[in-house]
Amino acid sequence: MITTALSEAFGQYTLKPHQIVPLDFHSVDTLPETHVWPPPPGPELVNTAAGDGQLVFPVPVIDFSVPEDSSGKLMVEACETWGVFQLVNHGIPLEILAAVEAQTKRLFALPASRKLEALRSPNGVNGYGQARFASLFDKNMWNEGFTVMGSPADHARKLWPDDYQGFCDVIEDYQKRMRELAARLLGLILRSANTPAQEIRRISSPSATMTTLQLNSYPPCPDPTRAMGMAPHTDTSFLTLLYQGGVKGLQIFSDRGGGGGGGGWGMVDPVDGGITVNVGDLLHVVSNARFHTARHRVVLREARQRVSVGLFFVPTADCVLSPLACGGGGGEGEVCRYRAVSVKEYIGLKYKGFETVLSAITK
Ligand SMILES: C=C1C[C@]23C[C@H]1CC[C@H]2[C@@]12CCC[C@@](C)(C(=O)O1)[C@H]2[C@@H]3C(=O)O
Ligand SMILES: O=C(O)CCC(=O)C(=O)O
Ligand SMILES: [Fe+2]
Repeated sequence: MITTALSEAFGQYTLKPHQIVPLDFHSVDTLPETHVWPPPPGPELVNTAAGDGQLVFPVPVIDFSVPEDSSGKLMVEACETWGVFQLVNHGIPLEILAAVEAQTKRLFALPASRKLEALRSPNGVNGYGQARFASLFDKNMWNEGFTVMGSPADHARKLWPDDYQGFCDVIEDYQKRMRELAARLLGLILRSANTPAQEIRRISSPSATMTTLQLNSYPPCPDPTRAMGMAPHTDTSFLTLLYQGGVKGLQIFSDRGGGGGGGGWGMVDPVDGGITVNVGDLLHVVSNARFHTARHRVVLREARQRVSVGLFFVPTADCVLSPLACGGGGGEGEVCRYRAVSVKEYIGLKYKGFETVLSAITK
């Protein structure tokens, strides 16, 4: 199956249980030393989690109910500058967003012992646990997650042996709708960037793409400015469609922000009922670096729990990607920034070097 190959790609490195099992957040009332993050050096000093963090970036809010010619242009501009935009009037009913949020909260409210029944396996992708990239850091993040690649049924059954159908129905419906939306957005963005139709079909057709859903919870934290909700990263996707659930916390790094030159972190405050869309590494690669892969993190700003739901729209593991503008994509005269790479190889490189993956495929 398609999903098997991709989960094998992510499972290339076997994790140790302590890299998977999250803290039992209900059980602590002070921040454990294991979860204290030092303020990072360099440009990240601007607006660190411990700093004011009040800067809000004016990333575009794009209305998807206007004709596609104009929304497509705005999306291309947003992908070139911030690598992020928020989408409203996207056609996903608000009740469905609310239902997914409710199921997410229901899951993370379970006792730790129950959640551990659905723990992700050491080389698997599906199930409950810390974010996969947690193994790359000495310190733990203040979050817990649940990943769904394919069907959620096996893991949901372990969480609610007699009552898992409601969860599965909501999640599967959401996955299906969001997949359709992601495919439309990717097609529109590539078309608006003048990508030849046959190239768009080749990389984004239903048989060449799949989705992964990531439910995240950031529990209330006793010492929020010294903790890290989610560490800085870029996503391994074409596009990620993120529902932020109305609670602030997502920041992006931009060389347009932060005063003092060198860039800085700023909030992407969720608009009501909106979906935050960001460019992932793989769209950055096929766009020959024209689109910006947005580096982002989550800081703990509010006293209440925050949940978010990310839909990663990704090519299948055996897809070979290269910049379309110079790799037979019809564009002319552009210098090719990246070599061809299969998705599987890219994932292997990313989870070895993380920050260095793009330079590893730079020509
Ligand atoms: C399809 C994906 C994309 C994954 C891995 C797999 C399932 C879960 C995604 C995340 C979600 C949390 C941040 C991240 C960095 C992580 O650790 O897990 C993401 C990662 C990636 O973007 O590489
Ligand atoms: O919670 C958020 O706002 C961001 C989550 C995220 O970056 C991810 O799941 O990859
Ligand atoms: Fe992310």
